[in-house]
Amino acid sequence: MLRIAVAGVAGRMGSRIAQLVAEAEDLELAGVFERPDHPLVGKDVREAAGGAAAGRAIASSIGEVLEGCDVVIDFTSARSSLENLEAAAAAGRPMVIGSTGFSRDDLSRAAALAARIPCVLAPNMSVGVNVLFKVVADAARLLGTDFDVEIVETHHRFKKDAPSGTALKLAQVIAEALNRDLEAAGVFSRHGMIGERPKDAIGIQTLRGGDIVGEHTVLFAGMGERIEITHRAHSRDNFARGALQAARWVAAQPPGLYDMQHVLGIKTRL
Ligand SMILES: NC(=O)C1=CN([C@@H]2O[C@H](COP(=O)(O)OP(=O)(O)OC[C@H]3O[C@@H](n4cnc5c(N)ncnc54)[C@H](O)[C@@H]3O)[C@@H](O)[C@H]2O)C=CC1
Ligand SMILES: O=C(O)C1=N[C@H](C(=O)O)C[C@H](O)C1
Repeated sequence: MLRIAVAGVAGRMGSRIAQLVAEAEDLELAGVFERPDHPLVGKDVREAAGGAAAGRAIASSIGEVLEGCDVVIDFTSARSSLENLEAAAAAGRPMVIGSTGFSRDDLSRAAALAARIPCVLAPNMSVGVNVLFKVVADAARLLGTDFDVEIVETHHRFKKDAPSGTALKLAQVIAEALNRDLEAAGVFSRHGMIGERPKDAIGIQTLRGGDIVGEHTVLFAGMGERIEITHRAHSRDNFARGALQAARWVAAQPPGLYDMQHVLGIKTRL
């Protein structure tokens, strides 16, 4: 049995992950924790994650669960995931991080910490989106500079970061495929007399509303034709199942910073 600790267990992702871990025959829900001021700290996890997970009290820090687990799964926020990664690296425990909103410096810090433990860090753990990363890079290369690239992401009203981590990664893989620098090419908002669209721009636009789980569209617009490629998540289960798959995989890896494409065998090099 692989023993799993779940961070942010009262959250949308953490609660579903805890439930699926508790239901899995090869996994044990070894620990759950929340931020120290969360009202459910000390309560049975059943109050956050339903019946299957019942029987464990929600701890108030990663330090309380590290010793009894083999892998930590963390979908909280960029800041707390980095803090938890520091603790996991010090204790020699592999980690799976699904949080988004990391800065470039945060990612460098994560890579340095992952020199001590294996860590999967990915903005989207669904199979479909990880295939999409490859498909859009191929499409961008084949279509070349005559097609304008625009990315639109749509999420629920509660999402805190923008654009989504997935939209940023889509923009990055397309920028790499087209030999563009995303820092210079990325256009994150438009308003007023903006003039003609720069040829090398990569637009990244954000919509927020209701309970939309997550949608990403990449538009390649040429003169006289266009291609639109859309991924729609129907529920959070694909992300959660991906996190469990990543946990099983990461437990057997040497130290290093991996992403979901490594887990799925889409990418082999670090
Ligand atoms: N990689 C992927 O496939 C996916 C990534 N995400 C990302 O996962 C993150 C969480 O998303 P949601 O579950 O929707 O958010 P949420 O707000 O529902 O849940 C986050 C939980 O983390 C807890 N938390 C905050 N600081 C903490 C700390 N220091 N220690 C322990 N727990 C802490 C919060 O109290 C909250 O319960 C976001 O960054 C989101 O973008 C979301 C869905 C899929
Ligand atoms: O916050 C969310 O909900 C999601 N976040 C991820 C992101 O920022 O890309 C992935 C998914 O689309 C849901």
